Amino acid sequence: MKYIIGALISLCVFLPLPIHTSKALYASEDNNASKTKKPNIILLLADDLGYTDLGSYGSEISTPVIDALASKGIRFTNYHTAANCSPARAMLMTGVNNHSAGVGNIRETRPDATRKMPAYDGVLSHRTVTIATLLQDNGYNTYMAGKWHLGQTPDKLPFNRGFHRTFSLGDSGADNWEDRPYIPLYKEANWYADGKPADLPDDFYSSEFLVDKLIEFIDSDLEGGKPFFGYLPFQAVHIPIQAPQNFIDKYMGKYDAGWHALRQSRLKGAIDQGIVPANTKMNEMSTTLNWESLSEGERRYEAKRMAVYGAMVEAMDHHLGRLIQYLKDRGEYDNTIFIFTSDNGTHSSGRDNQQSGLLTRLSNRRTGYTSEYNTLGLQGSYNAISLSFASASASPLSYYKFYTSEGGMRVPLIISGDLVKDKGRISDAFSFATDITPTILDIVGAPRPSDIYAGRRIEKISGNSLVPVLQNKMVKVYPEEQPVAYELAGNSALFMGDYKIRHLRSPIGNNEWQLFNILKDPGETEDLKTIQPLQFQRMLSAYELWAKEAGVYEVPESYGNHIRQLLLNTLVMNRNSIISLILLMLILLPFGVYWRMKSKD
Ligand SMILES: O=[N+]([O-])c1ccc(OS(=O)(=O)O)cc1
Repeated sequence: MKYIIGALISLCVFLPLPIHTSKALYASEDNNASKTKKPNIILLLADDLGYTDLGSYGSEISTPVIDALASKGIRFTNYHTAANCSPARAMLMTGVNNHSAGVGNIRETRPDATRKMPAYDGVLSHRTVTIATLLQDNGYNTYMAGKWHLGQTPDKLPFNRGFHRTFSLGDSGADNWEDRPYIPLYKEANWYADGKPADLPDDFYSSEFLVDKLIEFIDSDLEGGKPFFGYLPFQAVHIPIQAPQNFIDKYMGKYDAGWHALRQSRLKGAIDQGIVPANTKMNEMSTTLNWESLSEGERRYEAKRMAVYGAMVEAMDHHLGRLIQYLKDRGEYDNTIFIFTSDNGTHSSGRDNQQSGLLTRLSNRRTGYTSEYNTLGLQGSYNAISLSFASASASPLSYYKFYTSEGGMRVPLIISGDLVKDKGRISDAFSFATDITPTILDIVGAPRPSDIYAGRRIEKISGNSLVPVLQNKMVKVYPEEQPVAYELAGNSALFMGDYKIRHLRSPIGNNEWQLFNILKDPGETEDLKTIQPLQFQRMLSAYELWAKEAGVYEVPESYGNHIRQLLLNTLVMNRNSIISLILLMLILLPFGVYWRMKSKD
């Protein structure tokens, strides 16, 4: 009897308590309804933004809005992502490693032999569940405006992957001024509004329009009283690099001293900001040309291409400022957590001396773009920065996008808002793109999904929550021994503790594995492979095990590089190109026959 009375008393005491398996960090101690509302989450994603392209990471580019987020939050200096676009987006959206999420490479550059492999589908697998779906199921309104690039069949569009309202781009990129494709691979720019093909307005400029759209979505539903998740993947600073004239004017003359000078000033800026150690060394980049060897006209041209790049970053920051002001005006700012990052390192397909580049001229002939100096960055102009300036944008890191050197994989990450303790802090904890989804779940107090979600078997989230670091309760996100591996088209990396092994294919790398202490040596200048052979072997074994489990495809020598593969895939995927090729062969045939006959005579 006494046990029954005891059990009844316990029930009376404990029943009124809410049962939290994972308590929302924002649930307030008192019963004030407005304070118990879960926080809004805004995930801001720049495209191809380099490690030191923000003022708060050492840049000369003016980014006061993002820097203000940093001063009210935390800057991660050792955050890594995929070296390429959709693999990074797959990890960000799901917390699952990109191979397990079906995006071992982007669809546009995957080798032919991988087309039927589940790890290389190139679109987001239904074996994953997105953070948007998880938030929707936890009482959030979910909105997205920007580049998706994770699939374009109806079931793969963001509208059917957890977002209530969307304005999304299906392709790898698009023009920033009008409704047109940016490379011959695409017949048109594939924009969708709430899952249906959509047109762009006449006064379109990408950063301005996408911010307006997100504001429109948030504004439409605020009365619903639900918290919201807003995903804003900008087109800035993806190719074609384009910006309004008034922003370009501010950067004219800023890059006249060339890429060597910029690389040095970014290193100094990063050291001054506390982003990298004071004794950080830099590599000589094998793809960086001697600035002095350029003619005056070439230098003038390269400097302007980079000026447009700076302008495009600042324009993004400016329009982001309008979103922040809107949230302040609506009284939502204080209850919003902002996450700002980039999908991968600086883009690197722009060739030096582009003005006279045959490929650019051929491509421009197909697309109707011009790359004239006077109109660079404006409507109708195709612009990209050179490999040499790309290295400077990632400075003091090595190389850029597509490569598993730090310049391809290490980018800014800022998390800002009320829950960050000791604001303005910098963390050098290693962190990875798969950490963003579990961090958001942790912030809102939602559990991680189990291996079956909505009746489907799903891949396990592999990332860790950054919340203990945000709260200044822990300094590391990963235990010393936990490996994090990555591969893209034969360029690979594995991180463990303060160390990284990387494999870079030639001609950028030497086709061999190397070992670096990336905490002390972010520039990857000293290969420790022979000095610490045990550490190296341990990491290499961990990589080999992971690669087997993840279904990594070993690319053959013939893969060449992503640009060659993009051209090949353009020919395969674009029927018009094939017809053009056949026509060209038919035209050349009589000349060939004539030449053969003549050489026989
Ligand atoms: O030059 N390429 O090979 C290339 C250019 C852009 C691009 O877009 S991405 O953002 O999807 O990586 C992909 C490949």
